[in-house]
Amino acid sequence: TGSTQPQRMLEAVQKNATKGDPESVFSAIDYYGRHKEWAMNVGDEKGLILDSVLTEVNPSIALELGTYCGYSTVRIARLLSPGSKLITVEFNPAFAAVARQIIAYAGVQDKVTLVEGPSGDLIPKMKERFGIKSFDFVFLDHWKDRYVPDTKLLEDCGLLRKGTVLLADNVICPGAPEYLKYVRNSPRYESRYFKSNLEYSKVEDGLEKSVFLG
Ligand SMILES: O=C(NCCc1nnc(-c2ccc3[nH]cnc3c2)[nH]1)c1cc(-c2ccc(F)cc2)cc(O)c1O
Ligand SMILES: [Mg+2]
Repeated sequence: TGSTQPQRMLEAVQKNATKGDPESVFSAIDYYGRHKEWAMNVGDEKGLILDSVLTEVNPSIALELGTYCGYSTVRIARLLSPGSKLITVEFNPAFAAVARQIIAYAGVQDKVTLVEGPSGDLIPKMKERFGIKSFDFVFLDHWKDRYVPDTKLLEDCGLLRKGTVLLADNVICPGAPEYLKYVRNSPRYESRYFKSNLEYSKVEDGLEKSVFLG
């Protein structure tokens, strides 16, 4: 059954993963994305880079732009220390509905706040709505043409601090050329490219890690 891909993905999780076990949840999604139906999750290969950057940063408050079905939400939340929080922004209500169920199935719902709506509207409200001073870590994985405007918005809203780490997915495929130019040419960022592959494929893609210098 499951008429949409996110619904079929949720079914695969409910069928193949163990409730409360985040690792089994994102592994079931990887199996599905690799062997059943390609899906735009950050995936297992780039996921290992995400894991290593997260472990290094150990954020108390993290932001994810682009929840989709919650694959990276679960991947990030499982590595957060007790008391740490992840806010994830999703534009598409159908994606958000599935993501909530996948996040709950993984048992990480207490660490995650999923907010629905356009990132451009939600970012300026983050301080007042969630009592946030600034983010320690931001994962950009939403519409690629929103990476630059939303990064500028995070700066202008004072949501970045000296040392905040931005990690951007898909900087090669589908590509975020303006974003690469922005962070690589700005004196306010120290940027590094982690070469990898597009999820479940041999096409090159990679993650750009950019540290905000204040
Ligand atoms: O479009 C992508 N991801 C974005 C989904 C999303 N999920 N939520 C949003 C959102 C969330 C708040 C927003 N606020 C304003 N726009 C918003 C958009 N956007 C994406 C696409 C590909 C891809 C590669 C090769 C292909 F041949 C086709 C596709 C690979 C990836 O890893 C991706 O992440
Ligand atoms: Mg992506």
